Amino acid sequence: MISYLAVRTGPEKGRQFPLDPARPMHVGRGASCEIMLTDPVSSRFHAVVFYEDGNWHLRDTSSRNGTLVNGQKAESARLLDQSVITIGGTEMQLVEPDLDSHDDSMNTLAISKEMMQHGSWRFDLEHSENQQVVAEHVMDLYQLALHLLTGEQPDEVLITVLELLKDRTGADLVGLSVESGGGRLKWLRVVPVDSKCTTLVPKSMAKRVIQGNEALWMNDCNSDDTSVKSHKEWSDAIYIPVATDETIGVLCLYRREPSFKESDFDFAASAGRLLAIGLSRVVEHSQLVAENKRMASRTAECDELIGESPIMQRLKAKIARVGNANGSVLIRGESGTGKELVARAVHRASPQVKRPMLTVNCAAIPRDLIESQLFGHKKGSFTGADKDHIGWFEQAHTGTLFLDEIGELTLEGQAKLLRILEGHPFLPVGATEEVLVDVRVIAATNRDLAEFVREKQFREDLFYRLSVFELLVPPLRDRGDDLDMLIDHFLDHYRRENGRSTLEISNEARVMLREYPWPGNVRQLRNVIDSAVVMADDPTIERDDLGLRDAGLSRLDTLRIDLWEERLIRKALKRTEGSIPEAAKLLGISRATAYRKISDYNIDR
Ligand SMILES: Nc1ncnc2c1ncn2[C@@H]1O[C@H](COP(=O)(O)OP(=O)(O)OP(=O)(O)O)[C@@H](O)[C@H]1O
Repeated sequence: MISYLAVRTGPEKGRQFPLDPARPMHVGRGASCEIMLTDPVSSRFHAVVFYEDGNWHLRDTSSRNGTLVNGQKAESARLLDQSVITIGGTEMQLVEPDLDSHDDSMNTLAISKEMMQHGSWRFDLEHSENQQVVAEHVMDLYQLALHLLTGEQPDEVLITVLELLKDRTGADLVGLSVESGGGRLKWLRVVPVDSKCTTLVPKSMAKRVIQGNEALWMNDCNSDDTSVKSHKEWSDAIYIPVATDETIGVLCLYRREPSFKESDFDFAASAGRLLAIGLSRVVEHSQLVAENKRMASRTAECDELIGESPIMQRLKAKIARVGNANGSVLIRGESGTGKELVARAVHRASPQVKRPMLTVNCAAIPRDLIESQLFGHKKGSFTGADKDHIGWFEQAHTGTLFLDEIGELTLEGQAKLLRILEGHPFLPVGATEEVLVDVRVIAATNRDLAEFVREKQFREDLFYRLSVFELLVPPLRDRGDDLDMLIDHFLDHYRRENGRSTLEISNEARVMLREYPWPGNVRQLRNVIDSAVVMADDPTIERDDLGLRDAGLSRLDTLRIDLWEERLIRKALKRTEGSIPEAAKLLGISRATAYRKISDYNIDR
């Protein structure tokens, strides 16, 4: 077993100094010190660490600035596992690997967590048994890195690494084990692929490699006590953690005959680090590709502007013309009519189609943040600006920016927007350098911007500039047969989404949908059908499933019967100019009942 001093802080942070029990190890700045520090507080010969009576000890060799052991000044001290030696700004920790008893007989070399994380261990060219081998390994790692950058499938990446390791280190078996619960590991892949691998990574090793993020090389070929060998089959074993933010597994290399070389160990540690990065990249990449495909098909489906009514045909023709032209576009229409969909259609018809379209809802951003969100800000330019923000205009450079609810833009924001539309550069909040962008602006509003201009809430020059191309999206009630088309479109969509492909809509329900005034336009229709598909019993959607009140009563402010009764009696009296017998007839009640209710409700005739 090899104990070592792991440097936790100071100029040598991340290094490890193996301790040799057979000789005293000198610590200091002197070139002949086995543990050579560059810490300026350290003396040339500062202290000595030595092994005696089964323990490690430290003796300060009359250093100028003294030595601390576990925070206490010490002339001499016995060192236990994890004891911390402090010399100036350098802290070193004694690591006596807590291997299982059977591992105690092995020769173990370790690369610590810090070194694995920072990749700061290096090929020791000076002491390398063969510099050419090292150079070949570096070339191999370079090729491997290129391969990992282009690999598409996790398995392909893994097999490449395992085979390369087997080939270059002369290992008889190389594999990746992953955690299978309870601290156990199971094989994910081994090469040679057809080998029957019965070897298990000892639990204590797994713990050290995974939790401690240490790379270990166990060489038990010289062990006298064969009964304590961990894997009787193998002479040498190398365990490398494969981890990025979280541990993926343990890379294992085994040899039947002695022995791996030090450069093999270094090579395996480097390859393990590359494998970790390569695997997480390829897994993330394949998830993104799948997600992107899913979203693209969804967006294409949702982006379709349904409607063939004459009014929609004229709109579509206009979109095609406006898309091709240069200049900003103003889209007007009631809420839920599909203004954003129209904006996307304009973008698709424009030369910027290959660039993204960014959407900003000006009403959703607090008024005092709109300017900085749109045009960007510098860190510290106002309270809460804790980092630089690249504004939406810069982010949309060479593409399209869709500004929904443009009427909500502050006057300062409007002034900046006008400058941009006129081709001038603008100044992000708190910046000293102006920014010039090339962005096509599509704005939308459901407000009467002309009215805003009259009320001086919206700049007239900006209004004219924006409305060079104006697209008016009609309300659903003016779209005639489009309603049926939209009903079928949404029905189809939500049936599929909810796996209710046989669900139909009754004639009565369809008539109710046709007669409804749709104040919330297409968005409201979509929502009604979405919930009806979920709520309806098989096999048809009925009127009650639509959750709509009768069209004429859609503006009911209360459902209390007594209040409605009173209102109806008043209405009847108004129509009959105060005649109770005639009002009773209209209401379908007896005269006596009418008199009683008029008195109950205290109605003046
Ligand atoms: N012609 C249409 N064909 C298909 N779906 C439509 C159509 N018009 C609107 N929709 C759908 O209706 C919903 C509302 O559309 P959108 O958000 O574009 O409306 P909007 O006018 O921008 O609303 P707001 O004024 O509230 O921002 C979306 O789900 C959209 O897909």
